[in-house]
Amino acid sequence: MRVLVASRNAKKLRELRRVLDRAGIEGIELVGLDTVPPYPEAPETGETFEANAGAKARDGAAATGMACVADDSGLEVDALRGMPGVLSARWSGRHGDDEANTALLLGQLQDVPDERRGAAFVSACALVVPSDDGFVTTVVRGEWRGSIVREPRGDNGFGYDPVFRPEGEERTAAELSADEKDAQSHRGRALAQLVPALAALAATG
Ligand SMILES: O=P(O)(O)OP(=O)(O)OP(=O)(O)OC[C@H]1O[C@@H](n2cnc3c(O)ncnc32)[C@H](O)[C@@H]1O
Ligand SMILES: [Mg+2]
Repeated sequence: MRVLVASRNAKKLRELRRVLDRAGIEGIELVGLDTVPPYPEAPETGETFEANAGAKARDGAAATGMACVADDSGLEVDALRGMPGVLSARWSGRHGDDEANTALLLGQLQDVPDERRGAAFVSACALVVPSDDGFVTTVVRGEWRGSIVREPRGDNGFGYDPVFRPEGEERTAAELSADEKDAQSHRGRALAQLVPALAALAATG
């Protein structure tokens, strides 16, 4: 069975595929948006990661008739009362400008002392499966706690990875290998919870 992985962020898409591929769910072939005809996508205006992930996966399932997985994620910074949160991708006003988003965040936290620089990456992942009477939706959430460092470090990953130091690590998320990130990350933890639903889907043929 083919399952659509709906993300326009190439680096995030790579992570989604890597983690799902490694889970080794027999009978599921993951395909990207580049293999299906373009369809209108609702803007990500939800108040929660869960709402946005559900909307992205529902759009994909409705447009293609395929089961669809999507992620909505972001960084919640304690000293900013949980922001940028669902606005993480466009915090500086330019969607997906990782450098500008990160620079703005570091500026905002300039005077925040080390002991109050806590933050968490959050990922909500949704699986939407078309059925005879609508859609069956499964939404899961993973979190990864850490803190915001003062200077970007590392070239791996994407987004805010160079300024996020996971709990128990001296390195930033951008200094971890792909395997190391997947084993701890918010996205890795969320997707691990989707595996049973995907396995059940695969079993339906
Ligand atoms: O919606 P899609 O097409 O999947 O791609 P996107 O980049 O717009 O993704 P989101 O709407 O979910 O926004 C998530 C943003 O949060 C940040 N983010 C999420 N996960 C991250 C991670 O693992 N490492 C670093 N930054 C991350 C990054 O800035 C992302 O652009
Ligand atoms: Mg987005």
